[in-house]
Amino acid sequence: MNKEIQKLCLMADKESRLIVGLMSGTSLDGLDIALCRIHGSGRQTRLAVEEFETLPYSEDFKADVKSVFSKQQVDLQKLSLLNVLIGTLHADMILSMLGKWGVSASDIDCIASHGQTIYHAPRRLHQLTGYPDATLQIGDGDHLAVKTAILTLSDFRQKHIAAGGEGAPLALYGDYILFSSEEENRILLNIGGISNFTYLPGDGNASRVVCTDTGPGNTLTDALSRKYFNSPFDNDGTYARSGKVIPSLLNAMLAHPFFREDLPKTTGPELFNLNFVEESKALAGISEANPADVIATVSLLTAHSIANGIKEITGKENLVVYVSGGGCHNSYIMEEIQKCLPHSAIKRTEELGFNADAKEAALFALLANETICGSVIQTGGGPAVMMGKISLPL
Ligand SMILES: Nc1ncnc2c1ncn2[C@@H]1O[C@H](COP(=O)(O)OP(=O)(O)OP(=O)(O)O)[C@@H](O)[C@H]1O
Ligand SMILES: CC(=O)N[C@H]1[C@@H]2OC[C@@H](O2)[C@@H](O)[C@@H]1O[C@H](C)C(=O)O
Repeated sequence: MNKEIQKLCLMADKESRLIVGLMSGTSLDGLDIALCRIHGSGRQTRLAVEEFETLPYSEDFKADVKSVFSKQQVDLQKLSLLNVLIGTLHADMILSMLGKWGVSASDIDCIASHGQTIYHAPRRLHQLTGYPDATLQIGDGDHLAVKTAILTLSDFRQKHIAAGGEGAPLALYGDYILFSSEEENRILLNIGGISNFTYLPGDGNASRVVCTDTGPGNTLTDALSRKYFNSPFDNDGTYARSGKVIPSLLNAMLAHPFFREDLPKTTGPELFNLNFVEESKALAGISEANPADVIATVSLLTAHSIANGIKEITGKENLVVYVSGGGCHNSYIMEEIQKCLPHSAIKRTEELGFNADAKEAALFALLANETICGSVIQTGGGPAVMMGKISLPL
């Protein structure tokens, strides 16, 4: 028998597994690396993040990825090169973090790699008759496995689509397993480049669980901060706070058909980008606008679209909203969400004992653990599937 397959079988029987979860999100800020100790599987899973770090990408690397990211026309050679380059870069980043943490590669059971989303094309976006929902993540798992000598699971989203989903949000599975509660109705909200939430009803009825994207997180404020202030993001919402919301622009943005489509739904920077802002300005009859005012307005779009999505699913229920992702460091957006949801408590996932920045990387470690253990989670929120392709180191 292939020794690596044997190892995989033994891994499934272990009391606990040490898994490196990786997430490189739509913000392209860097690679999130979470070293997770996972006991059990399914509803019995216990996950502890033992180490976590975001390793920033170089400006050259970001520019390279941006040349093919969320664009309909790209240089195919560049795309092919990046598929390998991202795999080997992520492998190097893991090896350097393991060195820093004093953990040997041989102690790691497996790597769970999301890769880099290059294009997300649900039918609602491409609207091409006869074509399916589609999504593309690159940074092939074979390069991670060979370079690190660690068995690797990767490319989680294709199975979700094969089973009838849109390839996202996969947060559903981790949120349901780790954070379901019989004491309160919970929303697990992640504000990354794009925002998404999972609704976990306190009555424990899995068929009522919902997981959906809501629209932009920080992707528009990041793009505007870069364009007008040469800054990678709006630190703590400082630019937004210095501006004045433009109501006609906010209404024009909220009038986009995406916000009227039924939940659950998914989206990406393919829709929410600077063109979207310019088109919305034109619709509102605005030719010139103060950059800080535009940032204040798109920050409110983030808050309103999140709150509208939550209200659509939960009606008048009492809720506790636990926020993760980089957007929880933007107090302007956090305060605006609270204003829209005055009867809900808005907290960070730290109050559940979970590092808000590490949640998505840990999610992929959990998904790999589920696949290895053969556990299939049934909820009303998405297909019941085991995800991830297996790359052997040899
Ligand atoms: N101090 C801060 N103040 C305001 N915003 C911040 C701060 N720190 C991080 N952010 C925001 O968080 C973003 C990164 O968030 P995160 O890493 O969760 O996104 P991502 O995982 O790339 O996106 P997605 O989840 O959509 O794939 C940054 O681009 C920035 O907009
Ligand atoms: C296609 C893709 O990469 N989608 C991301 C993106 O970033 C946030 C939101 O849009 C979410 O749906 C998803 O990531 C998280 C990890 C998810 O699948 O839950």
